[in-house]
Amino acid sequence: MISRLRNDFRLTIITLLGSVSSAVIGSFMVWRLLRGDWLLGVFDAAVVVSVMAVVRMAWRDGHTERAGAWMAVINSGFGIVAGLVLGAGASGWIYVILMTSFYLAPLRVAATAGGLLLVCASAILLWRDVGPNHISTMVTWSLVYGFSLAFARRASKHRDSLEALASLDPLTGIPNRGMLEADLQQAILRRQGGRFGVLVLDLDRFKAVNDTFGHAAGDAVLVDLARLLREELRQGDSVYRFGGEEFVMLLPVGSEGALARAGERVRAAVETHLVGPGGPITVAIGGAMLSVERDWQDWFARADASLYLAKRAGGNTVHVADPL
Ligand SMILES: Nc1nc2c(ncn2[C@@H]2O[C@H](COP(=O)(O)OP(=O)(O)OP(=O)(O)O)[C@@H](O)[C@H]2O)c(=O)[nH]1
Repeated sequence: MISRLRNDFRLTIITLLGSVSSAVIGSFMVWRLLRGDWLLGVFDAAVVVSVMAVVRMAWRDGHTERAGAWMAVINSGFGIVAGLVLGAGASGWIYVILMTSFYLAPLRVAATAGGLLLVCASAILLWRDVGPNHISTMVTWSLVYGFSLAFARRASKHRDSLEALASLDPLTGIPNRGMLEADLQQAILRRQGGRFGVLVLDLDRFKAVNDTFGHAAGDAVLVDLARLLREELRQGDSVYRFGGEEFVMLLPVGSEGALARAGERVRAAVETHLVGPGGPITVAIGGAMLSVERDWQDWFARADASLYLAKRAGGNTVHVADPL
């Protein structure tokens, strides 16, 4: 439990905010119900039940993004009702909701729910009384909302660039080995929904390009190959740079024959269009359909063994492993 909290910031915020607000609002609920203040007592009970349901959702199915979005929307809704019922007495909670929405929910949901709360709560205050205290509360709400939005935007941009850095190959711009491993494992999990094949591509005699024309010329060939492979992708296909001059394609195909045909199409496209400083460059391709393997390494090893056979046959060849 502690490790889940440590590893998931959103779960921590949902749990902390959910339990603190439930404890505080729950105490008010008991006090109000004992005094016979039914309207506010029932409102407090509704807040506690909804918030605890979201906390449970986050812990049970692990979808903290969905639970966080729900909590931001519910909190904003209750913030508006609290403004209506309690007036300026609700302003402390409105600060908390405006700020925490951006920790809980995806940017667009948080901005919309928070914006709605800001507008409605401000309108309620103005409708009650246009005094200097209320104006100052509205201005400080707007500042908290504006700064939180700006900060969340920047954090989301940083997160996107970090994700790109972690998942894309810097030379060719296509997904890297880490993404490949995750997608292969995902294909193994989803195998009931359809069949998948993998092609491993290795440039022929690439060392000679580097040795004769230099590393920069070799790099340019790798970039051209990545672009060409991207152009060859069909619906549902993916391409990755596994490392060095080895590339991988993951294809939703139904049989060894279909995988071999796809490999042959790619081989022919490379032979026709990939031209290095010393002339045309070719690839050897090994393939394997996903069979009974539970780990991507076992599946990949069969494609790699096929690649070895394609290389031994002199390169510029496709070899697909026989069905298991
Ligand atoms: N320019 C460049 N070269 C790379 C990169 N990564 C690996 N290489 C080169 O790729 C070459 C691979 O050499 P080998 O494994 O002998 O393969 P090969 O020359 O293609 O021989 P075969 O595969 O047997 O046809 C080496 O010269 C590596 O330096 C890279 O990012 N940029």
